[in-house]
Amino acid sequence: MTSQLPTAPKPPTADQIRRAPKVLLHDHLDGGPRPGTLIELAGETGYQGLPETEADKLGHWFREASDSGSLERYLDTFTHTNAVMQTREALVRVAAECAEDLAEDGVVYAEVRYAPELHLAAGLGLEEVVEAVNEGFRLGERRARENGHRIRVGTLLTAMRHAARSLEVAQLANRHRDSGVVGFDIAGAEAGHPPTRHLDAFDYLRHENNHFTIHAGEAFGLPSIWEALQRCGADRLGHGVRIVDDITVAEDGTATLGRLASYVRDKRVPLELCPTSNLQTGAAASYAEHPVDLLRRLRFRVTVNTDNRLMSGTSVSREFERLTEAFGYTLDDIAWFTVNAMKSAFIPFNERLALINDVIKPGYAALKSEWLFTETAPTSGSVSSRG
Ligand SMILES: O=c1[nH]cnc2c1ncn2[C@H]1C[C@H](O)[C@@H](CO)O1
Ligand SMILES: [Zn+2]
Repeated sequence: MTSQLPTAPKPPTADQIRRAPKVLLHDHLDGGPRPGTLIELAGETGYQGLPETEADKLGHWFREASDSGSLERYLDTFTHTNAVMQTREALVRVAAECAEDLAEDGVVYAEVRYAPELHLAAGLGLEEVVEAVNEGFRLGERRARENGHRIRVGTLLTAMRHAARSLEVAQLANRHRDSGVVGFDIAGAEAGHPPTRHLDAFDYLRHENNHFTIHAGEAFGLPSIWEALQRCGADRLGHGVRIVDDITVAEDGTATLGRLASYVRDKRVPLELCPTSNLQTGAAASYAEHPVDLLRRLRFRVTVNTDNRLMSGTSVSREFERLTEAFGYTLDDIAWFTVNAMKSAFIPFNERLALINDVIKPGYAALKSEWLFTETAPTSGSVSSRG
């Protein structure tokens, strides 16, 4: 009887990556509308400011305009998406399409964030904004199901760090915690806007046993991460990529962690990494140089996210494709990132566990066993293992 040695797991194809169940924790609703939808909504609402009037060109414009290497200029592009997301109908539509697009990309669980305070310009109140977005997500989940996809979407309410509505938004998130809002976040330009300005919001949420993440360690380094964790009590770090500033790698590959990096790893603080977004805002120079792989090898609680699908022309699958090209990741690696993300979600523990055991693990097992059933599968007498 012949017996082959186990072969190295193969890199997954783009199609396998898309069909693999994935979890997304960091995605902005106003960073992901379809370009065609923006054009139609601009027509309906009379917004004249869109820089292009054809969908392909508009998508391209967003990617180019977001490539400047500066977070501040990157954030300027949101003026256009938020300009047309001011009515109930527009919010329902954008949220529904978001759920459908994520489901089509193989995402089974997502936490999508948005800042209610940015959607009040045409007269909606904060409550109405949340109700419209919730309605849109429920509609999108239903449509996805009709198309054979299963997805569950929770939202995070974001407060803008340069503004002064964080306590109000935190209270809003708490009121809606049993109707689709699973947590809170602060976003916006990091430099000059420390999260400690919003301590009352974080204290309130901790008092209520609620959950929050903070954009930190993206444009600004370790002090921002330290504040988010030790002064504010964040459950997760939005980006957090600059934690590598506290890690030294010697020539022989030995890594030494400083106190903060050790704390982040020891406490299993989830890092919501967003590789393409980091390339655009200057936090990393290329995929191959992105800290995601060092952090993965050091077994930080790393997750892979999109941040803004429109500005980055990306999807969760595309992020994994780029990382697979750069680091040779296998389906086992993608499953590891996915389980990390599911463990770090803000929904109850029993639901996270059920998604891991009943959806994610069986999904990867099914993908990994597909080679057994192809026409060219080896017959008896050879033993091989594939990824
Ligand atoms: O990566 C980001 N860093 C900081 N702020 C961001 C990022 N992506 C989006 N935002 C801002 C712009 C949006 O209007 C706001 C709410 O989604 O959050
Ligand atoms: Zn973000």
